[in-house]
Amino acid sequence: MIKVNQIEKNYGKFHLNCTMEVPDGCVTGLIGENGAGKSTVFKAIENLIFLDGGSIEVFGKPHTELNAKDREQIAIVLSDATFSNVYTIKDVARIMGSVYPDFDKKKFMGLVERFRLPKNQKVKEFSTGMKAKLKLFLALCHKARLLILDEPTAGMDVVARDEVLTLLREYMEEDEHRSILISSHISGDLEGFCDEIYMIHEGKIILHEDTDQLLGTYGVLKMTEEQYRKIDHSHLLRRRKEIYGYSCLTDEIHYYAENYPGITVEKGSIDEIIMLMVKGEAV
Ligand SMILES: Nc1ncnc2c1ncn2[C@@H]1O[C@H](COP(=O)(O)OP(=O)(O)OP(=O)(O)O)[C@@H](O)[C@H]1O
Repeated sequence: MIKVNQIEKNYGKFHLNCTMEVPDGCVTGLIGENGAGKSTVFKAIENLIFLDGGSIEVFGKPHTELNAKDREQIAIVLSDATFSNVYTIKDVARIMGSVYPDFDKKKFMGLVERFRLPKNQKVKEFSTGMKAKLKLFLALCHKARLLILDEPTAGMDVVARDEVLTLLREYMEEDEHRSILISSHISGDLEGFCDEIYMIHEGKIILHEDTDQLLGTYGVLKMTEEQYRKIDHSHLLRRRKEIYGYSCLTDEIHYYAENYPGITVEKGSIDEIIMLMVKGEAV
């Protein structure tokens, strides 16, 4: 659904150079620390910034050539988008219904009821989490087949994040050709939800993997310096010097568990994998 081919964007010392794909029927996650380049990738896809190089295709067309009908099929939630503060939810529903013919007002009000957002309170009085929910509900009520969500769970507590992820799962289950591109700095959200994960660091994609593979075969090995010298290095991705020797990131934990019973093999969480990818050195 989206193909990002070696796009480049330069902001002073920051250089984005990114290639990634959002397949049909998949939830694709983009994860990275603050300032890694996530929002810049999203803005590039949405054609909100000029590129210094590369190209982007959406629905098989250059992203600069999408027509109104194509655009109707895309719903976007940007992390820094805001509402006019004078409106209540009832006003928002009325305005969206009159401006966008495909806006599903009934579904929108159903979501407002289900997630207990106040209908008559001014949006400016909403908490950060409530505003985030409202933005997402609006995106879900456009009959779009591609959702682009930049940090949709930002500012939400655990319960609200879980509710939102349930809602997004329902969205995907309704039609097998829908896709979601989502970013979050809360790796746990992406871990349980995405089919594939891209990790971005200082403007570059440093890892792309199926989530099942990431959680199933990636892991952290802990060993002494002597064990490190003797083991096969061919499946080690990163290493980090520790007091006891080395911790190493591997994408083949079963190989090391079977062949090197003396070393400690731990299934890594996505946070640990990110930490070693970013802070560790190449082997
Ligand atoms: N309009 C701009 N002008 C100058 N620099 C920019 C601009 N937009 C982004 N940057 C820089 O590009 C880099 C990447 O920013 P970006 O917002 O894409 O990161 P991010 O991964 O989304 O971070 P966060 O998780 O904090 O939102 C940062 O160094 C940022 O300062």
